[in-house]
Amino acid sequence: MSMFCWTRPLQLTLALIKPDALAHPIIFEAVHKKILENNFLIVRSKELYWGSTDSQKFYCEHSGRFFYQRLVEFMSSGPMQAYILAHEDAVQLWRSLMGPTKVFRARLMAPGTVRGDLGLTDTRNTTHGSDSKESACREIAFFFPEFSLNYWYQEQEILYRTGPVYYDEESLEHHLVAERRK
Ligand SMILES: Nc1nc2c(ncn2[C@@H]2O[C@H](COP(=O)(O)OP(=O)(O)OP(=O)(O)O)[C@@H](O)[C@H]2O)c(=O)[nH]1
Ligand SMILES: Nc1ncnc2c1ncn2[C@@H]1O[C@H](COP(=O)(O)OP(=O)(O)O)[C@@H](O)[C@H]1O
Ligand SMILES: [Mg+2]
Repeated sequence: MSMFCWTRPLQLTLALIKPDALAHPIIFEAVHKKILENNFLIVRSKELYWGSTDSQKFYCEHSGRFFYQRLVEFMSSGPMQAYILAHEDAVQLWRSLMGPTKVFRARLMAPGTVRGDLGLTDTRNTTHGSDSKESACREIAFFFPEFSLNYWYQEQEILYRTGPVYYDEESLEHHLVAERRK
């Protein structure tokens, strides 16, 4: 059972472990461990595959950029792990743990970050994280259409914040002790 001492309301963000990492279980485990070590609560976790249409839709803001085609192909090249993560500063903390977008810069300027340590190239940079609260709402709905943000913030946030919660190795998620299947 995990006890956290949160002093402020929890914020949600959408995180991905990209196909380059899932192709190597050791890398996937290293990133997943980093999420747990930094006291994120894993509210949802699932493995999924994208088709190129999903990729194009999600990254439409980058269409026309020189790397767009390789990004679309890469992101639909294999399984990914998608998470809804909760923390007091979920968006900003996950962004800082990931490091700069471009791996070559991350290696030089941000060793110890996920992308600096584990990224392969600027496109194959191991992880994604929402870049704002607004992006997090949009991206959570994209990956978890059944998840109700309003319901979670109104009814569940206080329960996850005050706990107790436990980490379920099978689902790779944190659950409320009170809701543990009898
Ligand atoms: N501005 C600009 N940068 C480019 C272009 N092509 C590649 N780069 C950058 O040059 C670096 C290496 O690019 P590439 O060698 O094409 O990428 P890669 O190493 O094959 O890896 P991927 O990005 O996964 O394809 C990366 O930082 C890219 O962002 C381009 O046409 N314009
Ligand atoms: N200069 C680049 N060269 C190659 N791939 C890039 C480049 N810039 C961005 N990408 C790819 O597009 C994804 C989305 O870009 P962006 O939203 O700017 O970064 P971030 O993922 O850090 O929010 C990046 O994670 C990376 O996979
Ligand atoms: Mg982005």
